[in-house]
Amino acid sequence: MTLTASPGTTDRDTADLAVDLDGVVKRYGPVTAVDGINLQIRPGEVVALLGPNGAGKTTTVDMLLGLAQPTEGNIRVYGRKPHDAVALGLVSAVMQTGGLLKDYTVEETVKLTAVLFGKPPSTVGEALDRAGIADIGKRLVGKCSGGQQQRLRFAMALLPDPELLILDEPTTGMDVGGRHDFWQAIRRDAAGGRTVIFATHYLEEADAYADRVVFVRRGQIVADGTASSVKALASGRTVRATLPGALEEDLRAIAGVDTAEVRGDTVYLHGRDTDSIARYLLTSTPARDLEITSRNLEEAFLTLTADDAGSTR
Ligand SMILES: Nc1ncnc2c1ncn2[C@@H]1O[C@H](COP(=O)(O)OP(=O)(O)OP(=O)(O)O)[C@@H](O)[C@H]1O
Repeated sequence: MTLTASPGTTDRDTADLAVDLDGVVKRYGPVTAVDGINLQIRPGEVVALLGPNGAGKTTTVDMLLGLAQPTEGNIRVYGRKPHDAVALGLVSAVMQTGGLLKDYTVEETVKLTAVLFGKPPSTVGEALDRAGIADIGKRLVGKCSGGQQQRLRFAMALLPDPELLILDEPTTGMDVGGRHDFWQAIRRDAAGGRTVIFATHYLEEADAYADRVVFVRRGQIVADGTASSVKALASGRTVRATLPGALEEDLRAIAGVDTAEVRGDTVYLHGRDTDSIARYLLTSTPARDLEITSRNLEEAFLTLTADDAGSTR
């Protein structure tokens, strides 16, 4: 069974891919950190990598950045080996920590980075603008909040104007407001067509900001699609309706219903094909006030990444 919900990518268009991981395996001695990942990402996609601790997200990111080599399989980033893509400035990363000097201002930090990477001074203002920190250019880095420091790292990563931006758990430790501002800046920038891949533990971030969500468990992809399609695939939907006098055993007998619950006059029917459940209720019973809802991404995540979850791909 496959839970892949994305439209997928055919062999024909692999030459135009931003990222192509083909049968990628990474072993560290007896540990298999990545266990046969196939993943194709098109230019302009914003993709979240989600998975529990130790799932293999950071290892995948490290391989995309050329910091680790696959034991088996092949990786291409804009048609090149990751190391070459990074050297050409096609790829930049925003990592979680490190790399900032507290006694410099925000603007000085970006200027210094531009000089180090041989970028013209004109790139500095644009990077500050795009990262949404032009107004705090004169602030000392040491006085910036965690969220502002992350947007500064984002500005630095933008200097080469990369085609692909990779973020490994970029908002860990930030408060809600900081996370919101950070993602607003990323989304605004991505609207211009930049490809973005981010690893996160925050399910709601994947739900809110990614076009596509890739769930990883034990080094393998267990689901891949839009947040809503993954939610639906992973956990089905629920039809709620008003149906006085209904019995759970009768409801469970309706085609497509996995579980049924009666609370007073309200019934909750859970299943994959909620359209046909709703059709049945409306045509064959006096049910009214129908409502169909998806479970949230957190529940889908728990279902898909549970240790007893079956192999789905
Ligand atoms: N350099 C290494 N040497 C040995 N084992 C490693 C190394 N790097 C990662 N691993 C192991 O590979 C597995 C995947 O780790 P990885 O850091 O990629 O997971 P992750 O999904 O990023 O987890 P987290 O969310 O905790 O960051 C883990 O079992 C980890 O212990």
